Amino acid sequence: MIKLHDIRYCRVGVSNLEDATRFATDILGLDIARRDGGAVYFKSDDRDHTLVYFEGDPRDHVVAFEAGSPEEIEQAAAQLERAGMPVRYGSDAERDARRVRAMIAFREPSGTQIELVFRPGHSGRRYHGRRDAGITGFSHVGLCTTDSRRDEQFWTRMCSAQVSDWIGEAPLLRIDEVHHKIALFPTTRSGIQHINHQVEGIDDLMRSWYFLRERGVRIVFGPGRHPTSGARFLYFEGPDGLVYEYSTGVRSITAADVEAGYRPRQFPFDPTGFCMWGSKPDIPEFRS
Ligand SMILES: CC(C)c1ccc(C(=O)O)c(O)c1O
Ligand SMILES: [Fe+2]
Repeated sequence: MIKLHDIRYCRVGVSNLEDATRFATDILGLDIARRDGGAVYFKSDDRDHTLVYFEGDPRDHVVAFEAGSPEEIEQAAAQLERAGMPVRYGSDAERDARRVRAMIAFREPSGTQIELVFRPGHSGRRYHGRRDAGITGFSHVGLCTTDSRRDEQFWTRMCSAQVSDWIGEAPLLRIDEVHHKIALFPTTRSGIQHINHQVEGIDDLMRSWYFLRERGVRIVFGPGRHPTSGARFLYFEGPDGLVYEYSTGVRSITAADVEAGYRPRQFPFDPTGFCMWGSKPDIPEFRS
């Protein structure tokens, strides 16, 4: 079993690094941690960085999870190899760039590159965005799946994720007490579908809704409230069509909740399963 601790960072190829960097700082509200080797590293909380843009193929996406020890990384590599999934150990240059002590890379069954890292860097500098979006931290990813049952099995049987809820066939998966850190998103490609940052409150969401609309940013869903996590949300489009989500108030599922009888719930794959306020997603895959 591969024990997944929190997500540490996403790496995302962009077709125009300067335009994408302006989006990340002036629109999304992230802080630049550094520029290094043709990439820009962004902070959104006390992690060294949580998002990296590199000039390259916009379909090239990586999600990195933290492992508990170098031994856990080696055991994970052996387990993946046994399952026929090729694994690559990170080079010195890759580990330096990511500010991690050990790392492996592999592809999950739908094809997105996953990195498992040990001792990722923490920052001694407080995050403050150039724009006050109210961000409290990076939280989860929507990950594309070409076969949600197969991928649910990968994340829950080979890795330590647990299903918190389903919307249609798509599971929302937790790796700690937060309702989900991975939302599987049924589609025909691999990669990240959306990147979620938590914001402090509903006022931040609504301020961003006006802010983004005034600047012509395409809102693709919300403002609304997910019946699954209970979070209020807003989704909008970023560079190369990648979707970004702000949300606030995501519920926790604790060991005590599970002991008290929490079971994953089945929600319909229609607008009522996605939003309890009546907002409808302008996202082709969610049209039922
Ligand atoms: C629309 C997607 C897949 C989705 C659904 C539910 C939640 C939630 O309960 O918070 C999300 O964060 C999502 O991104
Ligand atoms: Fe989400």
